[in-house]
Amino acid sequence: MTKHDLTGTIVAAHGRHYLADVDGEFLQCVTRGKKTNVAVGDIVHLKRTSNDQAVIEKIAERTTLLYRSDQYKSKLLAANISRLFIVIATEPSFADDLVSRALVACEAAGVDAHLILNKVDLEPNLARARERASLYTRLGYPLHEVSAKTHPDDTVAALTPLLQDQSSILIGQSGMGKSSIVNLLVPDADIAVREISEALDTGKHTTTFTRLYKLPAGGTLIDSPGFQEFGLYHLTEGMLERAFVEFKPYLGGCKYYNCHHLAEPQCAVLQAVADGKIAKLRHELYAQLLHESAQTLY
Ligand SMILES: Nc1nc2c(ncn2[C@@H]2O[C@H](COP(=O)(O)OP(=O)(O)OP(=O)(O)O)[C@@H](O)[C@H]2O)c(=O)[nH]1
Ligand SMILES: [Zn+2]
Repeated sequence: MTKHDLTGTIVAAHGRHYLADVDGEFLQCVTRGKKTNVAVGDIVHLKRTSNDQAVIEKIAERTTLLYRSDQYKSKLLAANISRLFIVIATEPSFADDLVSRALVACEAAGVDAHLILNKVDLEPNLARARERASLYTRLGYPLHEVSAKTHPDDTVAALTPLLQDQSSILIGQSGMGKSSIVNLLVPDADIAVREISEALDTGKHTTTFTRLYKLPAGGTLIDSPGFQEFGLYHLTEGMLERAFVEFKPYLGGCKYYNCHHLAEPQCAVLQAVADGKIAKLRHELYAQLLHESAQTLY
């Protein structure tokens, strides 16, 4: 280590521009060459190149890495997170496809997944939302009901213990109330975003980048911009079947050891779907993900 060597945490990423927090000081960072393999949450070793700039020399080994991909490219979502919260709401209606994809990504990455059902004050839709969310609670994923707008204090009280001592990420489709929740958990989020975007020099693109906040009660929280697609092209067939937690009791019970659980005779997974032990919706997504990851480029 020379006196120029520093260690920091990546707190924001915008294209190939990164911002590292080094003991409370923000440094603008770039990678060497054209590399874009840095994620928010990464611990990096830096070499300072000017007063507020540095080059990323090395990325420390990650405990976890979440990313999404299609056959063309992959996009790193966050590194070193221990827990992911998917925000859903009574309205607008949430997409099961995105919820399950996020859950599968968590299983594959070894990240703990929780659901937050927001806007429980909108009672006409509450029963339906609970019913739909029960698909996930029956699989063992915890669900936390909140109303960020009408019960802000209760929302903070419910979520704070779950965030303490964790490195968390909050994701959700547009309109679910993710920003409302972040603003409750990080009281000075707006100031932090302004500081970060100034330091990153992103101009007007202030809301489109992933950023990491330190929480007042301990722990860190990554806020990632709304997502509409969640490709999991990088997951192999073996990873996929294990990422559907409800398949576990049936794996190994199929007639063929290399069963794809799609149309094979005497498939234990298909039998469980027929018996109502595995939800059809989830098995359909499994088939869809298998199909997607089998797409090859020509
Ligand atoms: N009734 C009700 N409305 C809420 C609640 N939380 C948020 N909202 C409203 O829902 C809308 C969306 O909230 P945001 O926090 O902007 O949602 P977001 O998920 O960050 O959405 P994007 O900014 O589009 O990514 C806003 O009009 C909020 O006022 C809640 O608990 N109850
Ligand atoms: Zn099978």
